Amino acid sequence: MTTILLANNFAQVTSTNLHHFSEVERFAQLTISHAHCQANISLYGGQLLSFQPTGHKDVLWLSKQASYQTGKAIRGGIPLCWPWFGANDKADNQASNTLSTGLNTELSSQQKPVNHGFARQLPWSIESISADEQGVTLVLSLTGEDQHPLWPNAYKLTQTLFLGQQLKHVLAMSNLSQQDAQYSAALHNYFAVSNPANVSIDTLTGVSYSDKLSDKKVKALSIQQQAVSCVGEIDREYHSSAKMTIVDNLWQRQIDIVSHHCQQWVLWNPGVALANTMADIHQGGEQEYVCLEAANTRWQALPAGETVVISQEINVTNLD
Ligand SMILES: O=P(O)(O)OC[C@H]1O[C@@H](O)[C@H](O)[C@@H](O)[C@@H]1O
Repeated sequence: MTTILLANNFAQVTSTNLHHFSEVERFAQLTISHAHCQANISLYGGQLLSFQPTGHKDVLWLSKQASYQTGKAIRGGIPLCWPWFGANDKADNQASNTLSTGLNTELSSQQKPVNHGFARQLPWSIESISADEQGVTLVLSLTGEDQHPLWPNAYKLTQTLFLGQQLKHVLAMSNLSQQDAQYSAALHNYFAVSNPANVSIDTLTGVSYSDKLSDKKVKALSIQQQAVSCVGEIDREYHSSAKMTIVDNLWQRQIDIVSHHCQQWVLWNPGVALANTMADIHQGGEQEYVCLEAANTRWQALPAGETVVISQEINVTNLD
């Protein structure tokens, strides 16, 4: 079933229920059609799946084998990693407390933290949709409480997506509880590229990074001395909040990303061998994207009653 959510002189926004989600109406995909862009958004995960400014190829990559299923994250687009990035080292602390105190506070297997937090695996709601000649503004929200033993606080996330010639992407996180909390997060951009071998990201040269492949605890710091290679498996946290530029030398296009209140850029691609073990990446899919994520990979304060905002802007330019 397809429903028109907005139709005015500037844009049309429709909502379509995917057959995978037929049991619950809110598991829907929104399609945006505007003179400046086309876009698709999944309410499951509150996830932008596709963003194609007019005159360009899609900025985002989406796996042809992505799972659209409760309890799984959708592989591609811009998943939101929240309220933690990665595995959640507080789970390790909980396990070592159990060992040292002998108290059985260990998390049950169901309570083990899912990688990158729970926000990308929950159904979001539409707060508002509006459109003018510049683009479409979509506001999505997610509220919850006692979602996980490691993050019991009541919260509200508000995600604002302005979709026009450029993408403006804002995530406001409100701690609605009376207890201070900490979060880590990423706007996990899967950028579509002709091939990682054709990509240069000179803005990472000279930047210090932690290599998650060589140091699972992410402690050692190295400096990116040479041009970064996106070929093969790579998983690094670059400690920079500078503007990033991805140049695709075959497609002759440049993607500029500006982040706000994010301390890291995470560069990730699984490479062929790991990707072949991942059921939700189609054959050769890892050769079609690089992830460059605007992130706070370390715990940040989210005080009781307060709202913290991170954001990014993404612009694409043809070079020929
Ligand atoms: O498979 P997931 O949970 O979506 O994570 C994908 C990757 O996301 C990146 O952000 C991490 O740095 C990687 O370590 C991780 O493998």
